Amino acid sequence: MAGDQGVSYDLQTYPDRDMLAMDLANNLAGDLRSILTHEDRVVLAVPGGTSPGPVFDVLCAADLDWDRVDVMLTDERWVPEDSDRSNTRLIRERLLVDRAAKARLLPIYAPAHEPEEVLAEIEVQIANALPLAVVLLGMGTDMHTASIFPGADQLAEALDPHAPVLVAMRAPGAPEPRVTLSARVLNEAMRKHVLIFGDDKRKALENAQGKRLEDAPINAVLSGAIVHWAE
Ligand SMILES: O=C1O[C@H](COP(=O)(O)O)[C@@H](O)[C@H](O)[C@H]1O
Repeated sequence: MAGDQGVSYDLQTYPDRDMLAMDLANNLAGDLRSILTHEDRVVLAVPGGTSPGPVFDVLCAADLDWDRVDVMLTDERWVPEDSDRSNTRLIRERLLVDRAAKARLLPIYAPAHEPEEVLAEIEVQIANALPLAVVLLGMGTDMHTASIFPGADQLAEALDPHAPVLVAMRAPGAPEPRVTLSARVLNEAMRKHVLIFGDDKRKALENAQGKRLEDAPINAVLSGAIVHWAE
């Protein structure tokens, strides 16, 4: 158990990224299978960015009732789906394939100039499927998770215990507007996993200990999570 001076989480380290991807995908599939024994449907929320692709490549072939699984993103960059920065594009290409093609995508992006134009509409579409059953989160070296960035314009709202489901975000380090699940919704998940690769992120995770949520938003979701790390 790590995080003695702050939030408490389990840290699982792996000899390499392939082993991590294999083991984490098996963990996620196992979580979903076990929750499906007592729920009709489950929601799996996953991150975008550069880290989760190899996990998706394994998870998409898992033997489980994918037709009872709703998949959604933890956050999205406000770019069209054909952009190579689109997290939706990533999960369509790497996760919602093979056996997982039977899962239902709950989109958190819709074509509109600004997220605020369609946010309420998107929230209605996903609200009925919540709470999340399983969430996989990523983290940046700036200690952001999902699109809850230090210094973001709506940071306080995304961290508020009574936050809405989705929050639109603009942050100094993010080239486009974002939409993110709030920390409240992420924390309602029955199982939480965090995926980090590399020494820089491991150091950032350690440095987050004891910091305020506003400076280290990752601390808002770490409690009870399993953090999976490989160099
Ligand atoms: O922009 C984002 O960043 C984080 C971390 O991404 P990575 O490329 O460093 O793995 C990711 O978790 C989030 O979903 C994404 O939108």
